Amino acid sequence: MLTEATMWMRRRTSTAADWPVETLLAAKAAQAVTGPGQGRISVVLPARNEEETVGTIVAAIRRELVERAPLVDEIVVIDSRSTDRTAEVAAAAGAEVVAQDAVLPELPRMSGKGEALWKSLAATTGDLIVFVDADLRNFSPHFVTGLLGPLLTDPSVGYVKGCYDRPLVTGGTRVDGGGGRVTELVARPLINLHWPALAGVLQPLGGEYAGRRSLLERLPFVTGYGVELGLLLDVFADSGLDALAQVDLGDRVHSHQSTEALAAMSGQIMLTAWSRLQRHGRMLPLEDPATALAWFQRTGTGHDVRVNDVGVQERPPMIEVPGYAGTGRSLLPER
Ligand SMILES: O=c1ccn([C@@H]2O[C@H](COP(=O)(O)OP(=O)(O)O[C@H]3O[C@H](CO)[C@@H](O)[C@H](O)[C@H]3O)[C@@H](O)[C@H]2O)c(=O)[nH]1
Ligand SMILES: O=C(O)[C@H](O)COP(=O)(O)O
Repeated sequence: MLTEATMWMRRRTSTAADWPVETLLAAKAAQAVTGPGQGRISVVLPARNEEETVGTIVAAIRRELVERAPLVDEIVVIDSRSTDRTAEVAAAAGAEVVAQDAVLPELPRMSGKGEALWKSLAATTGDLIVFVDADLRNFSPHFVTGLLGPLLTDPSVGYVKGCYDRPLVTGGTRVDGGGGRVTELVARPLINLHWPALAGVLQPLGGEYAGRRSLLERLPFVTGYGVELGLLLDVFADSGLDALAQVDLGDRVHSHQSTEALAAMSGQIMLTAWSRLQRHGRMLPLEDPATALAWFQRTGTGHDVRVNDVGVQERPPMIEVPGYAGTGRSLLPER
């Protein structure tokens, strides 16, 4: 049976090979340039302690998509309170590096990947923004060109998610299909349960996606790891299924987090889903959800308990921030 989700998948899924850079350059040149960013394209890498990988990714984008083909207008690394050499390595490879806390410093401090991405709206100038995780181990420029394809060629598309095969790579051993554990065990079952129309989005949590500033600036951002699920559900509620497209980017290899860290991520994902069910009028809660995640560890005499707060915080739509004038330049104090 053809469901809404499978019909969307057939209509709105392409592969990176469908979008050669020459096609994108021509589409970029042919755009009616009306946005405040004058058709510019920004690539953003949120990075917390990614000195091992960030330089290779930035250098490849710079070489292939700035110097060889003038597709990307700026590469911005948001340094998310790294304690290693992420900022130096990224700058040496040719990125503009912006410290997360240097953007809108007058606001109360918040943490997490979503905070880095929200701040990036205030630190970039493009009308199209491509997000790429800085921990990818097999990055290639087709990640960026693939995500830009539908946005540059179809004005009805506002948001593009990457999809890929995700191996689990540990200690030199590769298990095909073993990666994306939170995606497969938490996020996709939740989406199938409550938002079946989105069941064809194969990597709802994937960190490689792109959107129009005119859409992103109207959406709230969850500050932690719920940011991808929050954006997906909010784009769907705001603009409908057909504003979404996905592009097959092949294979994605990244650094894996511990089971304990993924449990905290899962808690944030579930709380984000809960918040959208409530906000979008899909549920009437009788009480607030609990945000404490308990961990037990064996000791000599019994068990120790540790508690993580996995509650999610949010930033408002960037367009509501005083001083924001449609691009980030007006807000960034110094670069
Ligand atoms: O406080 C933070 C935490 C992470 N990051 C960066 O965000 C990216 C992804 O973070 P990571 O910790 O590697 O997440 P994953 O374990 O890979 O989690 C997956 O699932 C998350 C939940 O949806 C998504 O946010 C990720 O993009 C996706 O890869 C990396 O470049 C990090 O350096 C920050 O900038 N600030
Ligand atoms: O996206 C996910 O599901 C999490 O980041 C976990 O990914 P992993 O199983 O590949 O570490």
